Amino acid sequence: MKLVLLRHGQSEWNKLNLFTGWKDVDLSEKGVEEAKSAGRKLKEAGIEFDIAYTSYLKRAIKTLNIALEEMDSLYIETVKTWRLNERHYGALQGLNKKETAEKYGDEQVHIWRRSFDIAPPLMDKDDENSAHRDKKYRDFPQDVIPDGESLKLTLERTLPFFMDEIGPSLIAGKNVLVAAHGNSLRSITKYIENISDEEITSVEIATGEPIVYTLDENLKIIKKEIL
Ligand SMILES: CC(=O)Oc1ccccc1S(=O)(=O)Nc1cc2c(c(O)c1O)C(=O)c1ccccc1C2=O
Repeated sequence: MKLVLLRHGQSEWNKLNLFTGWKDVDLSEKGVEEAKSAGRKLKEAGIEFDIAYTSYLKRAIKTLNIALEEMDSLYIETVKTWRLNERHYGALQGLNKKETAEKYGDEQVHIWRRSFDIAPPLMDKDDENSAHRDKKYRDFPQDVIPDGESLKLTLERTLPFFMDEIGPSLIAGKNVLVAAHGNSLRSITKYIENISDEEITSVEIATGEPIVYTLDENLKIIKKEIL
């Protein structure tokens, strides 16, 4: 069966090089085009999906819907989960490179860039952008919803969803499409390709380029191709 990973196209804040995290920004024009192009590639590859998974963030949801529309597959079951959200960048959300370096110093930024288990400064729970004040997450236990995540924490809250939901769908023989974000897709990639904690920080998943895994019943890779 097929597992296809698709990182959402460029967002309005990617264009400005701002830390985005859980900020629910829209796709840019370019991002919409990337999603259409990904959908066309998947259609040409002739993959028929049985189920799709995405995050609670519109840049991933719209990427999925645009791609499914290109494949004339908008009818398939789609599951949305916060566990596929991008890494939460805490108080860095909305900052650009200059502001980050000014506020925290180049040295600190340098440490953060390569860290696996260091979280950014946390966002205040009463910040207007806090997930605790966002209706999307109102039904979740408030101690589960993050205010800032290390890469390790992101991987640790995404992987259980893969184990409990996506894996069983694959083992049931379904073709699965996951439209999500750089760090949440790293979690799946890390598991499927058995990548170490050190190496995963340098794995970059390109936007809008479907990664197609053909897996056996033990979720072992038979073939991997990037469309
Ligand atoms: C390419 C680029 O301009 O990245 C930005 C964007 C916004 C702020 C800082 C930068 S940067 O040039 O310092 N590079 C840059 C900076 C950072 C990161 C990163 O992956 C990165 O590429 C992180 O993962 C990261 C993770 C957690 C806290 C801080 C950072 C961080 O400060």
